[in-house]
Amino acid sequence: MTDFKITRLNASQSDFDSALARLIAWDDSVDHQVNESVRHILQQVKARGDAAVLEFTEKFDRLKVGSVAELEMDQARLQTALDTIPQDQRAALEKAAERIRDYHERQNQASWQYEDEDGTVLGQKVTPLDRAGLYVPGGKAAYPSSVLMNAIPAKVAGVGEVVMVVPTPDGVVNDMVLASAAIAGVDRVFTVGGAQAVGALAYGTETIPAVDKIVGPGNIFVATAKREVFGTVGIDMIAGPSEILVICDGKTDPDWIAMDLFSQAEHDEQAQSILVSPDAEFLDAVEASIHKLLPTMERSGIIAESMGSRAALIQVADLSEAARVSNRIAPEHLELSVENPEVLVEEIRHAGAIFMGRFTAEALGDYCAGPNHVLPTSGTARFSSPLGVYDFQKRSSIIGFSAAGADRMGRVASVLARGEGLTAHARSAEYRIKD
Ligand SMILES: NC(=O)c1ccc[n+]([C@@H]2O[C@H](COP(=O)([O-])OP(=O)(O)OC[C@H]3O[C@@H](n4cnc5c(N)ncnc54)[C@H](O)[C@@H]3O)[C@@H](O)[C@H]2O)c1
Ligand SMILES: N[C@H](CO)Cc1c[nH]c[nH+]1
Ligand SMILES: [Zn+2]
Repeated sequence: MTDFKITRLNASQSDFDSALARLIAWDDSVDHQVNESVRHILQQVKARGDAAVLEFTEKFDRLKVGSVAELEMDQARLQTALDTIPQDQRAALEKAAERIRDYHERQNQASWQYEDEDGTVLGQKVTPLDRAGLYVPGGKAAYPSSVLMNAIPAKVAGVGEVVMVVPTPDGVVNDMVLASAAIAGVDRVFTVGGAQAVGALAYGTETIPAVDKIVGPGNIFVATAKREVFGTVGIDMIAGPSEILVICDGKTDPDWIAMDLFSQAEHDEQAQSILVSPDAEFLDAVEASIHKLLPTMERSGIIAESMGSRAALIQVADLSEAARVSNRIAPEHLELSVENPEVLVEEIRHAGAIFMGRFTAEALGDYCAGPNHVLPTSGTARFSSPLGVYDFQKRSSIIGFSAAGADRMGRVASVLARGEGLTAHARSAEYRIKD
């Protein structure tokens, strides 16, 4: 599809709400097929372990090997990749890693406690996960940056063992991906992807260890599989096909905005790029830039499919209405390409990451700004946050009553327990009350 029409909406049209709802929804039939297929893959991996992983890797990634052990990349292989990639790539990865580490170190949580007037100690103990599973996408592009974004916060959190999975379609291994794993200190790497990799990490197989939590982005099969295994393991969020929403006052170069929209569309046919502006002529200018620049893009096929089926140019009355539309969509990435982004940001409530001002290309956030690029999609920024150190740590409450505290609060607990009709609770508290 190279000849396509981008959806145009106007927030003043009477059916705007329903048109917007249709734009951001997944097609029901796609949804149903993906759910069915993912459930089948997960059930097979749970029941048949390595054998099912090998079968699905051959089917979906066209990679046939005799055992899952052959799909593991050992530490020597990771180090060789780091030692042999071109020097400029190594330097860029190391620079990005340094900035990502600096940013995430600020998220580290400490345990805390305090003592009340009875000498009772109350607190919160922070513990890193024993073992985390990192999903690094690799179907339509290779993502060394996602290795760093997943693994560095896990390491900063102090996770015991970090296990990474990444598909290698047709057996093509990307050395920047392996080099990134070496830089970030990933413990084990398996070249397995899709729902089968998520199933293997959730249930464990003969070769791939079960983890406590699976994090990381992926396509719709990966995102659906993570949702399905939640409960057996923890997950970070739904981080599916990429999205960008640009709010522009009409004064940024239309070519810049067109390319920003392409930057997310080129990830996936299912990616979504939306421009919102009060300036109708600017929307026309960006549309013209899109058609002018598309033939120059290496991934024009994917971009055209994504822009033709899921993109939109939305006219609004003013920037406040633009903020309201954006809050309703709750995009993964939001660019505020306006004169005073620090004023407009006050009106933004839901977005995975907010890019402030005309010079802040979202692409910088994807690689090396420092904040995480693993972000909630499909409107889940209403209740989810960027991947962070906090995703790799959990908290336990600490409660230590003194004798005086047990006496005083035991009386309160006794009344509440008897009010609930739970006599054992009441008597357990009462035993510790002084006569
Ligand atoms: N939200 C975020 O934070 C974020 C970050 C980076 C990338 N992304 C997104 O990650 C995705 C990467 O997608 P990708 O495809 O390149 O790699 P991927 O690793 O997510 O998916 C590839 C896997 O999908 C499975 N698959 C493909 N077709 C299938 C089918 N018909 N049935 C069952 N399984 C199938 C295969 O097993 C394959 O290994 C893109 O959508 C991109 O936008 C999101
Ligand atoms: N934009 C992606 C998150 O949606 C992250 C990424 C990695 N490489 C390029 N982009
Ligand atoms: Zn990107």
